[in-house]
Amino acid sequence: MAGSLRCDESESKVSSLEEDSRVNGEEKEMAPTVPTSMHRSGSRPQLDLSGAAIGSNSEDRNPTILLPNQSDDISHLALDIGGSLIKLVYFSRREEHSPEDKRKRSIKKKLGISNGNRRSYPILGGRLHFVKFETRKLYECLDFISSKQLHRGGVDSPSWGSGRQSNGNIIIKATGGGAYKYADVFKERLGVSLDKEDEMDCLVAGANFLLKAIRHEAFTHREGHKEFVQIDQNDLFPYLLVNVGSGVSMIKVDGDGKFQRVSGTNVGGGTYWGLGRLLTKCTSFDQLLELSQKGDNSNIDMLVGDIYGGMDYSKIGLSASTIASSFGKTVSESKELSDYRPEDISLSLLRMISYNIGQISYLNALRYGLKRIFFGGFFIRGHAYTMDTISFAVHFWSKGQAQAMFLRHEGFLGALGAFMSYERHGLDVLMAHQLVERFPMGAPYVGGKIHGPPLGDLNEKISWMEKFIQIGTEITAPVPMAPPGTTGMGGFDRPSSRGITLRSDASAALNVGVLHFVPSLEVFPLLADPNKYEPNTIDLLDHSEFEYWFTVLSEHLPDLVDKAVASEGGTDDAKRRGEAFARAFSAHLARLMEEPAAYGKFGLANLLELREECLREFQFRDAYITIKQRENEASLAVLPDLLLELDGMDEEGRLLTLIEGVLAANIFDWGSRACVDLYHKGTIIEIYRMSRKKMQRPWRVDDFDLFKRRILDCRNKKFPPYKRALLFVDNSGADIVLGMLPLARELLRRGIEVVLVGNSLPALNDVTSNELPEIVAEAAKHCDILRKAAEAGGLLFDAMVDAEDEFSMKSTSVPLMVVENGCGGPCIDFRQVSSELAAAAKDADLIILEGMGRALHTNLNAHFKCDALKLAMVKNQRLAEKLFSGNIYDCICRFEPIENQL
Ligand SMILES: CC(C)(COP(=O)(O)O)[C@@H](O)C(=O)NCCC(=O)O
Ligand SMILES: [Mn+2]
Repeated sequence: MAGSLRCDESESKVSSLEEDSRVNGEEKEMAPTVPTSMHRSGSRPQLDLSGAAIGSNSEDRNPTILLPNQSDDISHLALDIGGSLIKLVYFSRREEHSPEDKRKRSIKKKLGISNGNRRSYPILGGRLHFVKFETRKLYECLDFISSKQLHRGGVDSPSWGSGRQSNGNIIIKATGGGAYKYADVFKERLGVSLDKEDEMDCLVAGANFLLKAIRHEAFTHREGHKEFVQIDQNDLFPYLLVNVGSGVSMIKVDGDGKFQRVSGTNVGGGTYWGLGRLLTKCTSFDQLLELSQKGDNSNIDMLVGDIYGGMDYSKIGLSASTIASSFGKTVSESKELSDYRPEDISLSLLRMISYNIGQISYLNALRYGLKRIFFGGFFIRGHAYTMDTISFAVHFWSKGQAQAMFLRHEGFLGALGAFMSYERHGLDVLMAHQLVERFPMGAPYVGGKIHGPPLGDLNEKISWMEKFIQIGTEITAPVPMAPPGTTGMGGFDRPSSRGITLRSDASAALNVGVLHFVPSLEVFPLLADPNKYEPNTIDLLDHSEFEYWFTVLSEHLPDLVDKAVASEGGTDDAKRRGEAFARAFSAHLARLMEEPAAYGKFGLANLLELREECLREFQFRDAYITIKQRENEASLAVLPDLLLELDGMDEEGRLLTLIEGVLAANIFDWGSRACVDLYHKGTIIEIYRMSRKKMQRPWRVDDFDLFKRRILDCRNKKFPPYKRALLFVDNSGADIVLGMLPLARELLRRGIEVVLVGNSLPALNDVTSNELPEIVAEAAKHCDILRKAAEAGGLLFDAMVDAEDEFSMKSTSVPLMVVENGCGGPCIDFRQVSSELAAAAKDADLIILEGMGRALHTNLNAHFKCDALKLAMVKNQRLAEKLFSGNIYDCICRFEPIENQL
């Protein structure tokens, strides 16, 4: 009979594919390479594990794993060698050997998807890494390049235009003064020639790439608050790019490769640093900036109020606190330099220079009619207060008409531009929806000591993390960073506007992750307006929200680790990985708590997916696998009874029972604290029955009658029957078997094609697209409708071998299909879905979104080009109150016919 859901049941052992290792795993750097997926998915990066073998000494606790079919990364490198920092951008690509399984092949055939469109992307898929070194540590940088063989990348790939010249020389694209200064060192140490690219060309190419390809790359910064801005890439040009280095360049950018330096000023970062050093005796730029945090410029600057006896000069709109004259007070008093506080001097100087830059920039924008001004350069480099000051100036001078904007990858503009100058890499044609940013844990590099060679595998990564714990240092994510001069084991400085410690340059750059290029991702074609679409319902930038979810996820962590460790057989190695995962994920949470915008625009969906990615990073392939299997079995055992019961009902009663069934079975959610507590109280079937019994209508949102009419009264012209429904299924067990599959069966019975859309990768107890065919096949044993549809849809493996081709010849309509959604978390962002889902969507006229993750946390407010039914049980009290003024276990049945959506 039914399997019990009690947590204390021992988990059955799941065979562990390998111990603790990863061939192309981790490294000590700002943004390390981490193959985040070990599962076959057409949409996410993956490892080819076929033929995996334990290498060397099998007694070894952490033996090396050999992956003979996993080809090495092919890397391509570009550099920006500045006076204080060397910026590296390198691309790593892994050839995909994963054979397509039967389901994928048959789906592709049926949906008419070919691989042809991918050929236009020479890069295929891979990752872009961003790494920085201090220029004075050039040799560490060279060691890093050498140990990762980054300089050899072009050799295997002549199509990139990099690699060897005809005389056999290896060349690397580089920009910045150091490309000239250190050319000989590169030649001598690495045997490579630096191919110098013009700095300004690179700057513009880098900015154009970022603004076009990365969603929410730009942000405004006012009074310590970051706000990400979505720029329409069709409306990007012209814009003003202000590069604040030692001096300042103002560049009007009209398109790719089309730009003109229209102005500049000699009063820039060098002025601040130079004058500041003379006046304050500071020994570093960062120290000078740090001083300004504690300064009061009214001791130095002459303010309007000083002239007008504390009053505003309101006639011309100047408040008493406006600076009338920078350093103006120092002339009227008989004081020496030593009588002024260095903190005040630094702040006055910073304001003087930032305001001046802001003013000239705004005037130039005005002169050329430019709507947007982006600021970058070493003077900015993520310093909150500097950004605030420039923003203030632009706002002030434009009377609120213009806004200063900054770029998340700002420090890497030059290096990215140099990278873009390689020919035929294909990056320039990639779109925002094909990029996924990941934040794996890494190790200190810039500003810290390098402890041995770059981390080679997961074992090294975990050892490194354990070392942190030993010395009692908190791990910070994604890349722990040390303030210069320490041991390299330090934490982040606090990000702040004024008042708290300033972030060092190195830590400011940590806001960038690794960019994964996934050419097969697409925008969901049924989104009503992709530009207006915002997946997340809850804004985590609201600090009280983040605090709440921080607590929820932190409290869930011990249980998750238990499940994850058990899923890998509970071995010592699994326990060690489990601990490392918990540390890493806690570090992410802490990092985001400190700075909610640290990873860019980050909603609850991202946070929940980050948790799954973090599990994968520590090689937990499917933490809930045992639970999922057990619940599937228990549910399949009672399915025949349910189907019999349904078949005895009239149309109307059946439809209601089916929807009730979906809502009731959505209670099986291992991500909800309240639900997990419930599972101690009974077996899966007992809980399912209890949940069904409690289904009192009207539900909290109850559009059932509307949906019923649309389904049952479809014989008239106004509402022709649906042709194809996409069912975004949620959890394993009762949820899919007793909830969504019977609903699918009803639609099939009505002649509607059904596409079951499952996750590409595991997330909590969600059912994946890989698992669905087997579940359908089991269910089909008890039901003719499902069996016929599944056979025709090629889902019954035994029947499929021959039927597949036969069927595709005879019919263009496929009654039942399974496609993957392209996601690896419990929510769905419709801006990035798998190509097979996008293809299946083209003929769909009904979408059914099921579960809290897909229908409430995300997409509750999403509009589609077709009818949409959103079904979920709210399994969190706070969410129920916030979204529906309701209570935990309330049910949502929201039907949004297209005529109401457009
Ligand atoms: C992770 C989830 C969105 C999964 O819900 P589902 O989509 O399976 O209905 C949900 O379990 C959740 O929001 N959990 C955290 C909140 C809590 O524990 O109450
Ligand atoms: Mn779920």
